[in-house]
Amino acid sequence: MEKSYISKRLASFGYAFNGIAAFLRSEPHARIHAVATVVVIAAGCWYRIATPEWLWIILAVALVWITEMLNTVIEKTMDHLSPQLHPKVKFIKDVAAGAVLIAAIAAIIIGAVIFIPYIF
Ligand SMILES: Nc1ncnc2c1ncn2[C@@H]1O[C@H](COP(=O)(O)OP(=O)(O)OP(=O)(O)O)[C@@H](O)[C@H]1O
Repeated sequence: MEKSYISKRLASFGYAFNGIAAFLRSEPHARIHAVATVVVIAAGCWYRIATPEWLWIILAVALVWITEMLNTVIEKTMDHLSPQLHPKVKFIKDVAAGAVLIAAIAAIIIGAVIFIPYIF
């Protein structure tokens, strides 16, 4: 009983990692985020940013990945359920894209506030 619970949880982790891998394989945006994430982590190491600054960077990076992944899920769901043009689909997709834009703007501001003092 206990073992089967643990193996089910491990399988769920596997599905989640599969989801991240599928997202990276299928979405060009995901690869851009991956490169940006590596660059930000490299810059953080290079400038030896402080622990609270790392926490803000982790939050900003996670926010962008999460919103982009949920936006992709919403886009794919709508394309599957309603492939034809519909004003409600446009509303749903545009609101989801707006969420990504808000996350990206917040991440840029956080990155600028942290790195500009180190750079200059
Ligand atoms: N089925 C649909 N019905 C109505 N409007 C749609 C539909 N599919 C997409 N649109 C709208 O058309 C515009 C472009 O959609 P598209 O999916 O190409 O956006 P995109 O963000 O450029 O896509 P991607 O993330 O794949 O690059 C958006 O305003 C979107 O809301």
